Amino acid sequence: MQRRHSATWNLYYKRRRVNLLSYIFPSGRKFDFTAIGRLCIDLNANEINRPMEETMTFTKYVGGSPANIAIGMSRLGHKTAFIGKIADDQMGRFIQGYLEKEDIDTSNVVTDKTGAVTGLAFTEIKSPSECSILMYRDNVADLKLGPLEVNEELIANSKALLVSGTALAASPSREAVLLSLDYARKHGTTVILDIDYRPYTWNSAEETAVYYNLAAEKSDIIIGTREEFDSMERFENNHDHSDSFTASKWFNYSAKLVIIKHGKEGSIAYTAEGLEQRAKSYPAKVIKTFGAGDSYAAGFIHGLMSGLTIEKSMEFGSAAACIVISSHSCSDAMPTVAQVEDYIERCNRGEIIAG
Ligand SMILES: Nc1ncnc2c1ncn2[C@@H]1O[C@H](COP(=O)(O)OP(=O)(O)O)[C@@H](O)[C@H]1O
Ligand SMILES: O=C(O)C[C@@H](O)[C@H](O)C(=O)COP(=O)(O)O
Repeated sequence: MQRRHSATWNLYYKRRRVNLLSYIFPSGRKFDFTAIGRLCIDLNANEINRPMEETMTFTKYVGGSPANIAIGMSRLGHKTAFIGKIADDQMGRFIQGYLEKEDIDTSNVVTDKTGAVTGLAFTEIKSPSECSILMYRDNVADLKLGPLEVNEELIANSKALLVSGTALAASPSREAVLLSLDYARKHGTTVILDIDYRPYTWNSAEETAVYYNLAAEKSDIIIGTREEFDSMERFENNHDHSDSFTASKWFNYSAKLVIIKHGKEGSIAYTAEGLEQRAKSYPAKVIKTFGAGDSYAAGFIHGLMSGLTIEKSMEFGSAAACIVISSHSCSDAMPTVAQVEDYIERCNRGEIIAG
């Protein structure tokens, strides 16, 4: 299979001729980061350490993995925009208002006119390590985003486009995402695929694997948990669930960087040039585990965009994840640079003990 790298990448590589220790994004763009995918509501259990059946009250937050990541990126100081669709109701307006308050450009956030509703995620916090999510995803507005509603100019004006894999689960959002990938490639915008596998909206394991593979082929950076990569490997023979096997496939396409997350065990990055980098997780006083992946992604991408090495970017992502899992919400708890740096320093001084 032939290797295809973007013009920006080839130029960078020719200039620097260094081991791939960092990643470069196109310069001179209005936006650092644009995300495409769902804008939803999280309803996080107030009474923690009990099952959903016994939970009586919840707190409302903006949610949806790509929304959380976009909020994280904006808090970390990046000029951020969002491409998505919201319901024409109070929840939709709450989401739009929150994004605007967080300084996220919503010019490509479209309001549905078909009576679709806002997706809800009720979270159950049985214990710090036993968390689950009950999703209400019937007739949701986010999956109604159509290809003609995606603004090519916004993608052309962004350094990076983050695609949430869940947006591939149904049409017309699936076509909107595939088109956004084509726009990104056309304009040399770095594509980051967060696999973000949520089984609820998919019809079958085969459908999931086919569409994830299609998107991953066009992505420069692919991020997912071991289990999420497993869901893409339905037609492969990776019986040992080998991370290096997983990563190596994507270097035959567009990928330069593949990150495989292993929860508390940390994460591992592979580069097209053969670098393998492991990152341990930091200690945390965990309230709930969801939100770890989204904050890790924001922290990691921030690191790359700030010129940190892959190793340092992973550390930054891991510390950002700790801050979010030690908090009640995901979006609202996304940290600033100062908060992450302070967390790393406190860990290094031994002031934070896991619990
Ligand atoms: N219990 C934990 N303690 C400390 N860090 C954690 C914990 N769980 C996750 N993390 C951090 O968050 C990152 C992403 O978490 P992970 O659970 O793999 O992703 P996701 O939330 O997408 O399933 C990990 O690589 C790790 O750095
Ligand atoms: O993605 C959703 O729709 C729900 C999220 O807002 C939720 O808080 C969550 O599950 C976070 O996901 P994670 O970071 O992959 O743990």
